[in-house]
Amino acid sequence: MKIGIAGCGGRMGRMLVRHTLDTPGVLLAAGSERPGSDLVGADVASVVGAAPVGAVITDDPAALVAACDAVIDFTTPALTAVHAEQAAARGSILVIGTTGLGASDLSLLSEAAADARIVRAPNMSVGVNLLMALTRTVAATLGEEYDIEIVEHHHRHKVDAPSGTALGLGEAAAQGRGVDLDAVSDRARDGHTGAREDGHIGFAVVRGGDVVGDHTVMFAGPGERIELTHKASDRGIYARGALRAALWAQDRPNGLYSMADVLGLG
Ligand SMILES: NC(=O)C1=CN([C@@H]2O[C@H](COP(=O)(O)OP(=O)(O)OC[C@H]3O[C@@H](n4cnc5c(N)ncnc54)[C@H](OP(=O)(O)O)[C@@H]3O)[C@@H](O)[C@H]2O)C=CC1
Ligand SMILES: O=C(O)C1=N[C@H](C(=O)O)C[C@H](O)C1
Repeated sequence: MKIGIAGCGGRMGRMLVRHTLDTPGVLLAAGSERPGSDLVGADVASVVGAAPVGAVITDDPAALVAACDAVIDFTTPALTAVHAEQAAARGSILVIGTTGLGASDLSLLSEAAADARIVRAPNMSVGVNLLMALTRTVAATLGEEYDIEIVEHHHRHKVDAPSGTALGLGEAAAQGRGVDLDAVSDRARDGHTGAREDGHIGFAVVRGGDVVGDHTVMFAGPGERIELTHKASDRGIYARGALRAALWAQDRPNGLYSMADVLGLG
């Protein structure tokens, strides 16, 4: 299976290149970087200092999609939307790890999935997807007297907040409780906020250092507190998940899938 890595010079891009080179059954076929980047025109394997594989870094999203069976995209929402249109035009596979997508991006993905196989997940690790399933179950079991708070900590370079994973965990908690997350989420607290509202789901964000990604879902009740935590220490967990998703999608009909589908947790 021919794999293309979008944004191959980024933190996740480099990790994906390394894992694609090391994974049986996949071939590193192309990569992309921003127009004007020094990497454009270089061999993709060069971003991890590996021997050339004869696959070139392009600055054209259409050329990237055309060169591959599956594109893996951990970039920016604007570029993800372009890849979705291109994947639909060619009926190919798109694995999306990019976070911070807005409502219009999400509806574009739904449309594109009529003509492409798209797997999107804010977190591709097995551990976090299990945490999401556990969060749904615990939230469904405990009553509203248990306040749900989600705390995330990421490296100083992260540009979106709360993390896509934190929002996914909030969605899982809301589903467990049978409520609409948008109606109950507290995403910012500052100044005289008043007391916490019953049934709300709070988010707290920490940015600093080189933290790969820590997430805690807290259920703070009367007389006790339950905390479910995942701590990532190696971006390889996301790269392995993304490649697993690309291989899984080969035998699927067009549609929009999640990592829970890939892992059989749905
Ligand atoms: N779902 C998951 O499991 C995970 C998701 N993520 C998400 O992945 C995304 C990327 O994270 P990270 O790797 O840390 O970010 P980086 O900024 O390190 O990487 C993004 C890469 O995309 C490149 N890029 C930007 N615009 C274009 C363009 N128009 N054409 C080609 N390349 C472009 C960037 O280039 P330049 O530097 O020049 O801008 C950069 O090399 C984020 O949304 C993050 O939240 C991260 C980890 C796990
Ligand atoms: O930007 C990151 O680094 C990460 N982003 C994803 C997110 O927003 O949840 C996944 C992971 O936490 C790392």
